[in-house]
Amino acid sequence: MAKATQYVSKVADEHGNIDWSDEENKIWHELITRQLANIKNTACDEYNEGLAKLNLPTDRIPQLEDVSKVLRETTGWECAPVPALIGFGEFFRLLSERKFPVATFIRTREEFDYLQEPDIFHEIFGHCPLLTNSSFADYTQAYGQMGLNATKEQRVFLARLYWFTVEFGLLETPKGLRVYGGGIISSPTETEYALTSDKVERKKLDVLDVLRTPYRIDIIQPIYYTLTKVSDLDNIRKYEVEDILAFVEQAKSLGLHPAKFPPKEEQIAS
Ligand SMILES: C[C@H](O)[C@H](O)[C@H]1CNc2nc(N)[nH]c(=O)c2N1
Ligand SMILES: N[C@@H](Cc1ccccc1)C(=O)O
Ligand SMILES: [Fe+2]
Repeated sequence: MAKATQYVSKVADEHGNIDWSDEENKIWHELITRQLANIKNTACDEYNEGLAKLNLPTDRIPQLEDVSKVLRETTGWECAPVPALIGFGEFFRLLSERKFPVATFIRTREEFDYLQEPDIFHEIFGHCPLLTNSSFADYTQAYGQMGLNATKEQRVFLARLYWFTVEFGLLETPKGLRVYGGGIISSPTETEYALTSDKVERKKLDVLDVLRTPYRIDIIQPIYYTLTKVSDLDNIRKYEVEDILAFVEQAKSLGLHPAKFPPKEEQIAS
């Protein structure tokens, strides 16, 4: 079962519009103002190019249709409103149809710097800019198709591939470490931590290695995997589904790497 959310998500009207309160719009304003300053030299060039195309409002939460319009024009993606974390089945199906799940609630001030589940700021500010990048967009759809063809058990392994690329991926670029993972970009705390902390491990991405690396969704990450540029994702996308599932079987027989965090069962949406 997906982690029970403590938030009450908003329902979109027939045009997909959501009536956000002044307080919710104010939280968006403060979050985006803060993060726009933070990501200047931390988010990768590909992300910043996408952010410019989206031209997100800073005074209010954008309506999903405003974001979908740009996504459709650039890579054929669109935003799909969802209440919060959704189950694997719906998640993979949406991605395979180039529909990105956008949770329709925003974090409270108490969780301003980091929250344990994806809110609308995470989904739109964190992920949507890179959905205008063709490598990232094609990879994310191929990932959805992989998941549709996987068993429940294989999906648990596949979740790690998403986690260490789309959610928490880093780039070792000629200009230094940069972020492309939406889970880092939407968190003021983790943006700083992922690039500067000497307590984290940063390893070159190897698919089999990633599939064996357990993670928790409710903590700052102890390990990040790196590529050199977003188009490196093409190399993963080029695997056939059966190749990736063969990696999953290999990971299963080799066993998981020891967890780098205190014991708590992995919170994977079912
Ligand atoms: C596969 C991925 O790591 C994760 O488990 C899924 C599950 N459900 C989700 N649901 C939402 N709304 N957003 C997400 O990013 C995810 N991620
Ligand atoms: N931790 C992210 C939100 C997030 C939670 C869980 C999974 C992915 C992203 C933030 O604070 O913005
Ligand atoms: Fe996310």
